[in-house]
Amino acid sequence: MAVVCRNLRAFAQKTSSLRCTPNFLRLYSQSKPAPPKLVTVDVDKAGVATVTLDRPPVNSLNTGLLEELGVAIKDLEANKTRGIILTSSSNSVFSAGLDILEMYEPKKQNLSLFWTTLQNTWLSLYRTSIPTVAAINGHAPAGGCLLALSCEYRVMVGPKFTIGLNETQLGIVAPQWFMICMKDAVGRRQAEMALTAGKMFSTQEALNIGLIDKMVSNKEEAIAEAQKFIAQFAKIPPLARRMTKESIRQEGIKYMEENAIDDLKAFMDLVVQPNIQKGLGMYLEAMKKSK
Ligand SMILES: CC/C=C\CC/C=C/CC(=O)SCCNC(=O)CCNC(=O)[C@H](O)C(C)(C)COP(=O)(O)OP(=O)(O)OC[C@H]1O[C@@H](n2cnc3c(N)ncnc32)[C@H](O)[C@@H]1OP(=O)(O)O
Repeated sequence: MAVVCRNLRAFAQKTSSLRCTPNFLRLYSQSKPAPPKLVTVDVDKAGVATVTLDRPPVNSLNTGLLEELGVAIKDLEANKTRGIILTSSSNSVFSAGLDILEMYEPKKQNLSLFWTTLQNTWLSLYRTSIPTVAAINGHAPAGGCLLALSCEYRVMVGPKFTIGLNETQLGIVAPQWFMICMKDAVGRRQAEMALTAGKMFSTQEALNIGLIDKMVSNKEEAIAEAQKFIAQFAKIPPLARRMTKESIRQEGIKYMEENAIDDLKAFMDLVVQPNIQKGLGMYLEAMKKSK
């Protein structure tokens, strides 16, 4: 604010009739257009919310998007929404995972905020009492796969898209809580094979190992299947459902509650390693060249 005020004062001095008064500041802030929303929420008549990731071109998860997603989940909880369907505004990418630009040549403070926001938003999604479904209408590598794994049910548009935790292919290690999510879905053996190889699965392969629950041919079908999954809970007493979900997800919830600070420190220490920075830089370069 001090910098804005200093700049405005300089501007006001140049234009003689303007002064950096509260009224002037109010007018200035009102004239600035609101930044575009990165997550949109649409609640249907049945009380089911479609939460759409909307950060073109690939919904890479930066601090802003993660923050908005976290707030959306909290708001939906407060409004007693009947279900959450998580999807993407893109026709080909559900989410490209963590925004590599948040991790490449970062400022320490920004990096810490980025990871803490990811931890908090993940925990909100993973443990919410609201039934959650990922309608995966495009590629879902790494953090994109994590978001889908955090939901209770996964419907994916196929056959041409891919999903998986590909971190080892980038020379990085998926944090323990990413691994817990993968184990939750496919079991320890399949998770070990998938994670060590950093395998990206075709939709059919993902269906075969239980990484997704259903394959459909377009987004509309994915949403319809998600609605069907959520509708079944109308007959289940909500308290019993909530306690069961909380209990069955105890390993991941407890892990984050007890290890958030250590996990942040491990991430911060790892990311700034010169070899990791070099790898991330090369990966960004390779993505540009592959166009
Ligand atoms: C050191 C860290 C330690 C621990 C953390 C561990 C956790 C990591 C989890 C992660 O999520 S890491 C991120 C992993 N993500 C990926 O490997 C996905 C990379 N992206 C892709 O494979 C493809 O982009 C796509 C299949 C998702 C989509 O392909 P396509 O539609 O052909 O788009 P482009 O590849 O042309 O990309 C368009 C544009 O977006 C940029 N971009 C893509 N992904 C990311 C990303 N994750 N972060 C930042 N930017 C990304 C890409 O460079 C292009 O940018 P331009 O400026 O060239 O337009």
